[in-house]
Amino acid sequence: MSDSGNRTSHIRLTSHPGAGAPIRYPIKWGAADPLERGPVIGTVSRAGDRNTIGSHGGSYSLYRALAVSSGALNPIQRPDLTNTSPVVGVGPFPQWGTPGKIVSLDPFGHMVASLYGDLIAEGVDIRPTIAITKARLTVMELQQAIRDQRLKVDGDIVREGGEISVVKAAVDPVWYLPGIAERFGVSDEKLRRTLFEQTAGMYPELVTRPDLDVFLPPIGGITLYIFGDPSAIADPKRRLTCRVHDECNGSDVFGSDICTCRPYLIHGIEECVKEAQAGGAGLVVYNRKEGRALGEVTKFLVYNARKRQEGGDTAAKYFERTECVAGVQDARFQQLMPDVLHWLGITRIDRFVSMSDMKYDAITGSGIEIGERVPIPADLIPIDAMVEMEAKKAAGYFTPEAPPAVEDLLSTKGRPIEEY
Ligand SMILES: Nc1nc2c(ncn2[C@@H]2O[C@H](COP(=O)(O)OP(=O)(O)OP(=O)(O)O)[C@@H](O)[C@H]2O)c(=O)[nH]1
Ligand SMILES: [Zn+2]
Repeated sequence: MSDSGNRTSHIRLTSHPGAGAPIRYPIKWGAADPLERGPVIGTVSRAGDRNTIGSHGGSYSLYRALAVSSGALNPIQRPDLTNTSPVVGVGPFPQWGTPGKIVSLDPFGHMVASLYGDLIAEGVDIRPTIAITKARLTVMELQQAIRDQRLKVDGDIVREGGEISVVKAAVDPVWYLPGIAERFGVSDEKLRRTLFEQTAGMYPELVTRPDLDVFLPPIGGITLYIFGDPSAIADPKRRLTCRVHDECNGSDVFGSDICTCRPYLIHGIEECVKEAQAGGAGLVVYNRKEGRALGEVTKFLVYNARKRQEGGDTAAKYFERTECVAGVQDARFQQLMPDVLHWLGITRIDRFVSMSDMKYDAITGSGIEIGERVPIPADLIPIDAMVEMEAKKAAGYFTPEAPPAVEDLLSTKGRPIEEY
């Protein structure tokens, strides 16, 4: 092969692949016809085929680099996609071809092997950015829900052993930069320049190649868990329960009691299962945006600052402490979150398991109807997480009761650091 990428000894600057040569495989973002839209190509082994900034795998591209540098991975290796196709079809939906509806993922990302099979056979390095498979979940709290007769075994969604059958999908981010800029109300040029500067110049094409509109950012993706018949999700005549959840590893996996994340997530799953058993569908969207997209180091620093501050860990100072450490209270900016719902063809969520006004506003603002909002049941809130709960209600999170008064915010206190 003449174009053997990393094996050549000279450094190839991605920003100058062919000094102004036209893009061989242009992307027409938002086109409904996948052939007109064209494949997203983030290959690093055939520079002339590239039509994106960045490379595949999100943050894992750096592990790929380690594997290549240590000789464990051949840099021109192509994935063998035999038998990897989605276990259920998703789309196409009208949203995929509606300009501006989807700007942070590739709606054709799960179908590339069949859509662009000829190009792949010719040696073009086109990779799926979405994979759809099946799983059975064994969740301790839900096993207990079966014993408590809140959930019933039906042999299909909830199996005899108490496992829950799901379809799950992993989605890597693919950013259409003009669309992202529009969502955030900034110019394309300003967005590109800020991305370039804040990654310390990691992707020079952001500023040198305005003709490349698509960026594969090195950030975490999304996992979807679908309960019941997947085709019910996009059908407005069938009910849909949905929880949109942002990663909180400490609680979700390890059961830390400082927040409501795991209990609310599991409650969401339980509600999804019930909806599926009643003939509708359930959906959990799990976003890799740890610590409100500020990261776990920031979050743990905030915990210390909260627990050691004068007057104790009060709901009154909850958001302020994050802002002191990170400069902002929240970096999730829910503007991009509804994209994955549009990818699934959703037009209505009957039961939305979240109290977040930011998630609610983003979803309804993007044209999806929400019926009922389902708060976390009071008996699922750990005592130490009352600080978070009261602070959120005071900040505008949905609550069926009146938001807490100032005295309540001062008197709702978490455990001091000495008591762990
Ligand atoms: N920076 C920071 N992040 C926190 C803190 N407490 C919780 N988090 C993060 O906040 C996020 C909570 O996300 P979700 O569980 O989706 O909850 P939410 O957006 O507040 O709203 P709900 O849908 O009502 O639960 C997770 O990413 C947590 O890691 C904190 O004190 N500081
Ligand atoms: Zn949490």
